[in-house]
Amino acid sequence: MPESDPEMSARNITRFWEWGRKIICVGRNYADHALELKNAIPKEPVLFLKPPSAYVKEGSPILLPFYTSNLHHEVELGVVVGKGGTAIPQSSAMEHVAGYVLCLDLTARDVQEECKAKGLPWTLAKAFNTSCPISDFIPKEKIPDPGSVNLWLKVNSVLKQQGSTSQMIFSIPYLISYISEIISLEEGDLILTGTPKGVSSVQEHDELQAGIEDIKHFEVCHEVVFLIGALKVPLQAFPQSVSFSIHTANKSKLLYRHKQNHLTPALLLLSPH
Ligand SMILES: O=C(O)/C=C/C(=O)CC(=O)C(=O)O
Repeated sequence: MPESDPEMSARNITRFWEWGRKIICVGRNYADHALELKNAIPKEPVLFLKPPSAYVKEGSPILLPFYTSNLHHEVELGVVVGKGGTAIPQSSAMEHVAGYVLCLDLTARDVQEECKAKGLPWTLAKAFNTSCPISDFIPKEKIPDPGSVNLWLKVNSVLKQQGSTSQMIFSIPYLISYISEIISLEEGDLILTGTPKGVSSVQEHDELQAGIEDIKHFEVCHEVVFLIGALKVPLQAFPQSVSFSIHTANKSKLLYRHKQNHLTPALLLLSPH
C-alpha cells in the first residue's frame, strides 16, 4: 500500500470523518477499566473496528439501538492519522499523527456480554450507526503530551468517568507501531485508545458531556478544552421505521433461530416489526 495517496492528501484532515476509511479501537487499555468489567489485564492490545458510518459529530443525536437495554458510554482520546504507513517504528510513530479528537466508544454492553459468552465478534455491540461520537478536530500542537491528559465524562451533569492517558497500558507510539504491523494505517484513520473506569448506562434523553485537559499545561488547556473538547450529545431512540431487514431468508426459519439464539441477525430482522 502506498504511504500517501495524492487524492487523499488533497483532503482536509480537520474533516477526516467525512473521508477517513477506518476506526481502529483498542479495548482494555486502562487496567482499572479492564478490572471493573472483570477482565484480565491484557498482555498485548485488544483490537476491534468500527465503520466510518459510526461517526456522529458533536451536537447531533446518537441513535439508541432497539436491541440493547444497556448502552454504555466510554470516553476516549482519539488519534487522527495524518500520514499512513505499515510497520511504523515506535521511534517515528508520532510523526504519523495529525491531531486528536475526544470521542465516545458507545457500547451495547448487554449485547457485548452475550457475544463474549458465545465467542462471537463484538460488531453488534460496538459498530452500529452513531456508535462513535467525536468532537471537533484538535490539532497536534494543542496537545504536546498526549500521554498525559485528563479525560472526563458527565451524564446529566454527574461525573462518571475521569482518568489520565498516563494510565494507558499501551502508549500511543506503541499502539501505532503495533496496529500498523497488522493493519496499514492511512491518512484519515482514527485510533480510539481505550477508556478509563466509570463506564455506565445511558438512557434516551440523557445528556453526555465530555472533556479533555492537558495536565502539564492545565491553565492553557482548560480553556482549550472548553472550546474544542466538550461533547454535548442528546440521546434519542432509533426511529421505529429504521429497518435492519437485510436478509431475504424464510421468516419461519429465522424465527426458529431467534428462539434458539437471540443474538443472531434474525433478531435484527424480526425485532421491532
Ligand atoms: O472486555 C470487555 O468486557 C469490554 C471491553 C470493552 O468494551 C473495552 C473497550 O472498548 C475499552 O476498554 O475501551
